[in-house]
Amino acid sequence: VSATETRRWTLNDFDIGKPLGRGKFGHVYLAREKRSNHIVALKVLFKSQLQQSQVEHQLRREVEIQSHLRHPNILRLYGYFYDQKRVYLILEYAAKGELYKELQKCKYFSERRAATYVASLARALIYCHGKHVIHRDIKPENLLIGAQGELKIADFGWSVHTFNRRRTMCGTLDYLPPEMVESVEHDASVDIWSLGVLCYEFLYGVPPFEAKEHSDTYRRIVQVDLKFPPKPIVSSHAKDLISQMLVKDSSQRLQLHKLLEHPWIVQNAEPS
Ligand SMILES: COc1ccc(C(=O)Nc2ccccc2)cc1NC(=O)CCSc1ncnc(N)c1Br
Repeated sequence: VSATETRRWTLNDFDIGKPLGRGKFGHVYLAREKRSNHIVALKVLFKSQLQQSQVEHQLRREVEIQSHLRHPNILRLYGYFYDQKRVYLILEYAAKGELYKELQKCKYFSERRAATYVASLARALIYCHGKHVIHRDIKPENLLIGAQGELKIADFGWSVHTFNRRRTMCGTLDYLPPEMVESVEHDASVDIWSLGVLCYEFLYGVPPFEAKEHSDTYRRIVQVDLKFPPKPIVSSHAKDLISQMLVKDSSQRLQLHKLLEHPWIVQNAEPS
């Protein structure tokens, strides 16, 4: 039976292969479930580290959320098991690896590729919001590419989890919307903001509010200091869409289902 069956897994059920993700994901290995020959990604988390950063309950909640999510653009979490010192997550393997590496290699994407990615992420987010799950941590580092070139949201950050990681791991703040930077109430529209930041980065190769110092990034975000460089040349439809998503007042941001009807998406995204 495939890895999706809910049974008690142990390490002996898997042949472990090469390391996959970089350190930031924790240790992730290619693995094959012996009975089904199913290829998976096995993520190893140290209980000591989880305890240190008090994220055990978040991990449990995440596993719970994941077990109800099924979408082609959301990486599956098939199951988990643990031993004395470690927790193991059995994950879907994304055959074409990490999106951010692809973005670094290409510098920026074509409008067709960017629109196709943005449309698939919008559909995944619409699906999640329909299940009252918000806050997919959709920066490039958490996106993977499946065997058919499709995007997969690969990490289930949610506010505290994501925030801790950003604060403690001093990762990028670029993706935080004003309401999070100003730590006020936020809702599903945070995902629309982040998708707008992602769309900009797909087309220009850098996030819109990037700055040397965190304090400058903060300021640029809360002021929505959005500028479109002259190069690379980007269509006005694309700029229009981004401008409708990166709006300070979260109630005024373009709704996700409206995004799918935007001319730039309609004219550039590959049909799903
Ligand atoms: C559904 O995907 C996840 C779900 C949950 C968590 C997670 O750690 N949650 C978590 C950990 C600690 C505390 C609270 C939550 C992580 C992932 N995903 C990942 O870590 C991605 C691993 S890298 C990779 N994976 C597949 N194919 C590849 N080619 C690569 Br490279």
